Amino acid sequence: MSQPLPAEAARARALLSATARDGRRRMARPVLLGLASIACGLAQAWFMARLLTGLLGHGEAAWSDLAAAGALALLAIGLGVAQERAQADAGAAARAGLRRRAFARLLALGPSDTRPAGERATLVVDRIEALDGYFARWLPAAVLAALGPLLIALVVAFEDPLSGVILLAAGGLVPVGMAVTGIGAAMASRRQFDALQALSGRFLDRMRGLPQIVLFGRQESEAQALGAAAEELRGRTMKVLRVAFLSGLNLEVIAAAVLGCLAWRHGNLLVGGHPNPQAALFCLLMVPGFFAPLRAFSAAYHERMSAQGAAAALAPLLQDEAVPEAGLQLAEMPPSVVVTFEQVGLTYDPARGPALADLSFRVLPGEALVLAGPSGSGKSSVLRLLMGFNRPDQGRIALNGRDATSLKPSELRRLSAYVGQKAHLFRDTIRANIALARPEASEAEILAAARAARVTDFTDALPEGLDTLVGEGGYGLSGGQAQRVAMARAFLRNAPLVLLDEPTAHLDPGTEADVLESLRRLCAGRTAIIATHSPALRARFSRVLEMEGGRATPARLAGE
Ligand SMILES: Nc1ncnc2c1ncn2[C@@H]1O[C@H](COP(=O)(O)OP(=O)(O)OP(=O)(O)O)[C@@H](O)[C@H]1O
Repeated sequence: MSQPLPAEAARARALLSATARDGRRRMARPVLLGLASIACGLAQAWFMARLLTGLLGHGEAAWSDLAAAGALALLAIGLGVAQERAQADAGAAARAGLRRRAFARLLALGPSDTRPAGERATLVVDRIEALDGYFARWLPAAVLAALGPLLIALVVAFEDPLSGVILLAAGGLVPVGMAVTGIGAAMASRRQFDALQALSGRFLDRMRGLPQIVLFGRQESEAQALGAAAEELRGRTMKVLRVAFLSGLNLEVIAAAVLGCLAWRHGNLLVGGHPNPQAALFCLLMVPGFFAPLRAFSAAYHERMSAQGAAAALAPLLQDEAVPEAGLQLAEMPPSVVVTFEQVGLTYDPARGPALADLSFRVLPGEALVLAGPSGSGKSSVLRLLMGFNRPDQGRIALNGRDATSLKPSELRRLSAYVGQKAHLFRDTIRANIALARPEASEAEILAAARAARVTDFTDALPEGLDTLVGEGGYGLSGGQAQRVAMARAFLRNAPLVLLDEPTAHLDPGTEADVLESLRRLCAGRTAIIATHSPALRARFSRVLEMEGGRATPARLAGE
């Protein structure tokens, strides 16, 4: 991503405003605390001015003024801490809400989302993290930068109108200077984001393939490439800091000029004997307080730019979430399913031609259809259609005579149990990994599924049995054992349709024979569709549909 396009920028702004609206009560708290802190600062300056006037011999210096100024200073510190906390809470709540939505959306999209894994991780982690500053710092700072200086200038004008006018004029100049530096800040922070996304995407990708990198002795070159990406990020981060420093400098120049003007104004008056030295001191003391909200605003300015870049990346993911999943719900789970494909066609990418064309077959309950054929012939695509991850663009898929596309994709998935090439095991116990298929299943049902898939054959020998922890990606289990856990999930799911995608692809002949036995039991009495290259698997089931280029090869269709 480079600069967001106008449409993207509009979507990003809409996302930020909607999130701010949703959390407005939480976001109002830091603003109210900030205003209380400014009021406290005004009262403190008033007592300090009285005290200093007395010390300079223009009146009585009272201890009570010192005590009041000290108490107000303590109160201001307390309000400042409370404001920080309220800001952090507002940011955390906004991030948590967005992260929940983004995560739910990624889960809903499932495999139909073509974004690389690194990019999806960056969206949910880094992009949302980058929005923190917008809600926690930028929004309260923007409101306080408008209200705080105005309040101070009005109070100062009440004491000395010309001083109030000087402050108001300076306050008007600040946004002009910031707009100039802000354009640079926007560009710099967008570029920094691109570099961050590239680095984190690359890092995640390489970490996942670490064994391959070590195996091919590519550590050195990968380390250099990561180093170059990190260096690029460093350079761009420094640029963001330089621009932020420049906008801060801009503010300091204006503040120094205002202080000079007020010193000139009240110094002139002093020459002739100042009519109200307390008011003069009050005006001078309020200069730092006047610029404090503007300084906070300037410091938070780049947060807005970063947030717009992050929101532009997030908006496309979240924009469809409000659209409810189209389709009907199952009235009840049918005990059996007849699957019919009638001249089904599917094209992922028109430039590459159809992945499936004119594909017709029927599978009855208790039958297993083996889809065979060379790589890329469309076997997995058939399974993807039946899982609702894609919709056919030609022909009709019927389940028990009813159009499958009339069902919600999630309902379609409820009908099936799936075992893929390589089971993904999460970092948890074997029991929890099996229970994933049906979290509400009882202990007895989980145990029965583990037995049916012969998981207990190897867990019985482990000290912690089914409670043995397995690592990310199933570390600690062999390929065959992991596949058995996947089959146990399918048994536990107890769905009428079984979809298997090369379930024995990575197994040696001995292990494959074991797994095949469990598979046969899994398919018994159900409707099964099995995509495979394995001759052993083909030999187990009588109906084979030979595919090539997305079409059935009728001459070799057995059992039809
Ligand atoms: N998400 C996708 N986007 C674009 N093209 C795709 C996508 N998924 C698959 N294809 C293409 O569709 C065709 C069929 O792919 P599919 O995965 O169904 O084949 P397959 O027979 O299961 O292959 P394999 O045996 O290697 O798993 C291939 O040409 C593939 O490149």
